[in-house]
This record gives sequence, C-alpha cells and structure tokens, in this order.
Amino acid sequence: MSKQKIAILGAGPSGLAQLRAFEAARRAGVQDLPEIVCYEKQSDIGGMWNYTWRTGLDKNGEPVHGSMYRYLWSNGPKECLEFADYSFDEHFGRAIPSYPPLCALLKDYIMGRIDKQAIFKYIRFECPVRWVTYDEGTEKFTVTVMNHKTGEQETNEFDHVVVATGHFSTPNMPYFEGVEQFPGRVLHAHDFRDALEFKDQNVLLIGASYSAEDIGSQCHKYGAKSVTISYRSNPIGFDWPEGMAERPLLAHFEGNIGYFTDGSSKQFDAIIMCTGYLFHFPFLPDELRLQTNNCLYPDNLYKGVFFQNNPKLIYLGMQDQYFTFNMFDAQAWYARDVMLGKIALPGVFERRQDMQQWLSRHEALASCNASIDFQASYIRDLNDATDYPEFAVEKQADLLKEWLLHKQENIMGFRENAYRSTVTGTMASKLPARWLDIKDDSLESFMSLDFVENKTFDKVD
Ligand SMILES: Cc1cc2nc3c(=O)[nH]c(=O)nc-3n(C[C@H](O)[C@H](O)[C@H](O)COP(=O)(O)OP(=O)(O)OC[C@H]3O[C@@H](n4cnc5c(N)ncnc54)[C@H](O)[C@@H]3O)c2cc1C
Repeated sequence: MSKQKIAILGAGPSGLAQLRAFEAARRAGVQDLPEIVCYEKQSDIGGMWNYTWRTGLDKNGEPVHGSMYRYLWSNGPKECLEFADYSFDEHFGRAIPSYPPLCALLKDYIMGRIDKQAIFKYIRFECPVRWVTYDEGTEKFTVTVMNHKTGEQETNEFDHVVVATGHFSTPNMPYFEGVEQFPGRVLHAHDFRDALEFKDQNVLLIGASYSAEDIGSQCHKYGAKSVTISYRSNPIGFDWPEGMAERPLLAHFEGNIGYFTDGSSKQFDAIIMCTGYLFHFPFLPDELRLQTNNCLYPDNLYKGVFFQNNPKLIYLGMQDQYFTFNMFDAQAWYARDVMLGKIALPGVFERRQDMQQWLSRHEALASCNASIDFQASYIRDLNDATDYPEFAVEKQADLLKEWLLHKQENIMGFRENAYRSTVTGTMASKLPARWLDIKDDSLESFMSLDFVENKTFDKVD
C-alpha cells in the first residue's frame, strides 16, 4: 500500500503544531508515517508572528498576511501561553516578565521549541495555495499552489488536507456614510503598524474588541491628542485615562467630523477600523469551505477540527482564542492520531450529536469566565484522548481570569503584573519601569536588560 500523503496549509503556530505532532510520533518510534508537505505563503515560519512593515501586497504580489504592529506587547500573560514541555525559563535561561513587550520575543519562544532541521524539510516556502478540490471517486484531494521561487504552478494529490491558514488577515471593513469624503487617513487594524504615525492627532477607532483596546492604548501612549473608541453594542468599559473615551456607534461623517448615534460629534484626523476579520479561504470550493464568524466553537467542525462534510479535511486554530498555542497543540495531536488511525472517527450522526452538545454549551455561555472554562474543557477533552504531555489547562484558565480582572482594574498598567508559571512554578520577573515606555523594539536590547535584580525566583516544590 502506498504511503498516505498529508498537505498542511500554513506554517504559523497551528501548522507548526501539526508538523511537531508528527515529529513527536516519529521520535516515539512510530513507523510508516505519512508523507507530509507544508505549503507556506511567506518566506519564513511564524505566521502572524512574523512582523512585517509591509501592508497591501507582499514581495510576490500576494495579500500581506501580518496584522501585527511594532511595539506589540503580548495581550495575555505569557504563563497562559506556556507549553507543557518547553518553558519560558528553559528558552531564555532566566525569568522574564509576564507580558513580553515584543512580538519578536514571543516568536522567538514559540519557534524555539521547534527542531528546525527536522521540520524545515517539510515546508515549501513562498508557495501560496491557490485551489483545493476533492474527488469522491479516488477519495483524494488535489492541491494547486503557486511556487513563487520557480514561477510555476504545481499540483499534487493528498489523502488529508490540514487548513492552518489563520483568520486574522482579511479585514472586515464596514462602510459609514460620508467616509469617502473624510480628508484624513482611513485604515483597518490589519494595516496599522506604528502608533507614532498618529502622534498629535485626534484618532477615531471603530470597534470594541482587542484591536480597539490595544491600538487605542498604543496611540494614547505614543502621543495621540485624543483617542475615541466607537462601539456598536456595549462599551469596552475600562477606566480610560484622560484623552481616551468611548462613544456609541458612528452614524456618518461630514468632512472630518464624525456624528455618533447619541447625537454627539467630534472632529478627527484619522480613522482606524478595528472591526475584525473575515474567515477567508479563497482556495476552497463551497462544499469544503468552513463558513463561520469569530466564536469559541464554530459549527461543522467535529472536535473543533474535522470538517463535517468531509472529515479528511481538517481545520486548525479556527476558534476565537483565549487559549492559543496550547489549544493548537491539543488539536494537532488529536488530528494526528486520527490520521494515523489511532483514534477512530465516529459516523456522521454521532459526530453531529457530539458537536451539538458542545454547541449547546457554547450557546449558554454567559460570561468571560465561563467562556475561558469552556475552552479549557475543550482542550482537556482533546488532550485526554492523546499522549500529549499533561499540563494544567485549568490552572492556566484561572490565570486568564486573573488577567481579565487586572485589565478591569487598570487597563493602562495591567502589564506590570507578574504571574507564577503553571509549568515551572517560578514567578515572572517584574518589568523594569523604563520598559513600559519601550521605543526600542529589538530582541537583543530587551534581553540585555538585567532582569535578575528584580526577580523573585521562588520555586514551588
Ligand atoms: C494584532 C494581533 C495580536 C495578537 N496577539 C496575540 C497574543 O498576544 N497572544 C496570542 O496568543 N495570540 C495573539 N494573536 C493571535 C494569533 O493569530 C495567534 O497567536 C496565532 O498566530 C494563530 O496561529 P495560526 O497558525 O492559526 O495562524 P497564523 O499565525 O495566521 O498563520 C497562518 C499561516 O498560514 C499562511 N497562509 C495563509 N494563507 C495561505 C495560503 N493560501 N497558502 C499557504 N499559506 C498560507 C500564512 O502566511 C501564515 O504563515 C494576535 C493576533 C493579532 C492579529
């Protein structure tokens, strides 16, 4: 019998988790592993964590994937991202603060546990996937990619396809009457790169989620004259510093004046749409395409990963994310075991029943804390079925709840908090005060700071 072939689309944290899951099986002595090819649009691994100055199109004329900006700090504490089998202490050789102030630093950690020699051989860089089809007769997928290195298209057949292409890259861009006459800059959060650009400006952010919260805080910190956050349903509700305020939804613009639904108005210099992202799979036909919005449990994915119409098509990382890297691992390990035949997939009806149970629980979620527990129980459910190293997902859930409280208490200063690692038991170092105003975003510069002086390295037995 010929070897199974698996295509992994994307080499961001999810796709890498899938590659690493197979690599772990290989190391554990599993024979007859499938043949794997990972197609990646960019020229490096890391996905969203590859900071790029580019906006619009990349060097190959493909839509830029990255939505991250300079000076992006980890939103949640690093203790909630920590892998069971690879701690931050191990990677950096010392305790670092709970909120690493650089995406380069987090990328360094996430990629640090990857055996690059073992994994790079599977990845085909600068090969965006153009089209995927499935043949009911041969029971195979055909994947067509554009190889920008050779300038030619390539087509190959696979038994499974794992979609790990992310869902924070295609802007959801609403229209507001009069916006076309607005004289200043109008952009989506996807194209936001540097808060310094908005120094001394009156900035309007539309949206009430993480992007509005974080980009708004950044603009304030880097000298915007005022920051107004316009919400559709409910205000974010933090105790914002002077110069930042929330207003209900924008109704229309007249020139550079924005009119809000409560009848108020204000003059603006720039508009940043923090209005979220679309799930966008331009390489998939309708019958294979996941159609969802951002939520903790998209419908039609059994165990959150197997596409109901065709479970040989696997989606990773499609959930809204309290948990990120650990959840991708849990999904990748489970998906691997199904692909290897270690876990049997139930029939269509049982899969639907299982999904329905999760969807009912999902529908009943009434608070952020309940949502965090829901996602933790989802991860637990997956991990219990595989040999993924045991880790205390419930303790990380408790940390996430603390994080929410700390944000509520002090939105501009919550990143000064330090937490205890659930993996090593060590306390994070305090962030040196001068770094709260970080203007130098090099990893070297950050690591050259002496954290030891502030460190409470009281290990728990
Ligand atoms: C502004 C911002 C801040 C964030 N902050 C945090 C944070 O602080 N902590 C946290 O845990 N998470 C954060 N996230 C979430 C982040 O998206 C996840 O951490 C993680 O990157 C998701 O991994 P992924 O592999 O699923 O997707 P991605 O990281 O998006 O990777 C997808 C990969 O697929 C590739 N790809 C896309 N289309 C194709 C194609 N057609 N063919 C081939 N390859 C393709 C892309 O090039 C990319 O490499 C943030 C996201 C954003 C946008």
